Amino acid sequence: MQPRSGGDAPARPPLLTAATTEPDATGPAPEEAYAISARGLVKTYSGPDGTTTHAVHGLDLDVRPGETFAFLGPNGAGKSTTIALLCALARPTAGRATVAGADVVSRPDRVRQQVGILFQHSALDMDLTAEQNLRIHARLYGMSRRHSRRRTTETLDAVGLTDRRRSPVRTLSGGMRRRLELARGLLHEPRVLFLDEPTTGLDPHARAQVWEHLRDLRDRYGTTLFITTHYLEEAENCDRLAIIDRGRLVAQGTPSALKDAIGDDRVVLRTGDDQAACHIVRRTVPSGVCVTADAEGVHLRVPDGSSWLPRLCAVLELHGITVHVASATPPTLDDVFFHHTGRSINAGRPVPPPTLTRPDRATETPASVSAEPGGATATAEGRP
Ligand SMILES: Nc1ncnc2c1ncn2[C@@H]1O[C@H](COP(=O)(O)OP(=O)(O)OP(=O)(O)O)[C@@H](O)[C@H]1O
Repeated sequence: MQPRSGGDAPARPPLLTAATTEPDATGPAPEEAYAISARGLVKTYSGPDGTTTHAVHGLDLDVRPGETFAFLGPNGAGKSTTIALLCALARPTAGRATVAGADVVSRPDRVRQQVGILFQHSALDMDLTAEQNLRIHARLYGMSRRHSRRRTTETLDAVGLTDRRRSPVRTLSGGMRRRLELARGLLHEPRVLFLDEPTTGLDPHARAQVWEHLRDLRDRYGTTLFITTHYLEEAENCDRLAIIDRGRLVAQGTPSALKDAIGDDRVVLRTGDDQAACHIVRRTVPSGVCVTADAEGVHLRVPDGSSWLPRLCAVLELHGITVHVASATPPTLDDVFFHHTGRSINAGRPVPPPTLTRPDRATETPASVSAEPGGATATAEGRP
C-alpha cells in the first residue's frame, strides 16, 4: 500500500483519522541523533460505524544514520502507515518521531525536505520521458533549473539509465521504471530514503539490479535506507530489521541476532510411515519438544539438530521404519517471523515454485536410502 498524503484520506474515504487533537508529546522523547527515532508512535483510524483500526500501535524504533533497515510484516501490518507517519504525510494519533533530526509533527516541511520516498505503486507519468519525470519532480522541490539539470544527470547515471533518459516511461521495463523512481527519490539528495516494497513484482534479475544500486547509494553517500519488503532474503541483506505485526513491533535486531535468539534447528524426517515415526520421535526427544507430522514429513525443533539425526534415524530403523531423508536446518528469518507472530510471512501468498536449495546443515540417512523422485529435497550433504 502506498502512503497517503495530507490527511491520509484518498484510499479509504469512509474512514476518518482519529487524530482530532494534537498528538501527545509528553511521552519519552525520540533520540535526534538517530536518522529515524520513534517513541510510542500511534496511528488510529475511526470508522463511521464506530470501529477503530489501530494501524500503528505504540511503535518504538531507532535507525542509525547510514543503516539499511528492513521493515518486515504481512499485509495490513502497518508498514505503509509507518512510512506515512515518518515522512510526515500522515499525522500520528499519539507518540513522537524525528527523522533526520526533525520532528514529524512540529516540523513536517523540514522532514519532507530530508526524505525521499519510493512509493509502492508507480507515481511516474508514463507519457513523459525519464528526464521529464525527474524535471517535474525537481520543480516540485523548488530546485533551480541549473540544479535540476545537474541532479537529473547525476541520478540517472547513479541508477544506470543515462542512455534511456529520452525514452518515454511506458517504453521502459518494470525494473527500469523502479530504478527511475529511485532516481526521483534521490533527486533532492535526501538523508533518509524510504522504500515501500521497492522490488515487488520484479523478476530476480531486475530485483538484483535495484539492490545493486541501493548498496551503491549506501556506500557512496551514506544514505539511510528504510525498506519495507516481503522478501526474507532481502531483509537478510540489511544491517538490521524490525518485524511489525498488527501495528506492533514484535522484534528488532540484526538478522543473525534474531535468528540466534530462536536457537533451535528445524529437523525434518521423511519416512516410510510418518505418522508412526511421529509417535516414536516424540518418545525419543525430551518432553516439551513439539513433534508434528504433515504431508511434508515429521517436523520438530531442537537445539543442535544435526546431532540428533543419527540417533533419530537409528531409533526409527530399529522400529522398521525406513527414513528416506533427514535434514537439520538452522533458523531462518521466516522461523524468526513465525516465532514472533505465530505464522509464516508467506502465509496466504502464492507459493513460489520449488527451488533446489542446499540447507546449511543437511544429513542423509544411512546408505540404504532411496533417492527422492525428482530430487527436490535436500539430501546427503545437501545434494539435491
Ligand atoms: N486511510 C486509512 N483509513 C482506514 N484504515 C486504514 C487507512 N490506511 C490504512 N488503514 C488500515 O491500517 C492497517 C495497516 O495498513 P497498512 O497499509 O499500513 O499496512 P501494510 O503493512 O502496509 O500492508 P501491505 O503490505 O498490504 O501494504 C490496515 O488494517 C489498513 O486497512
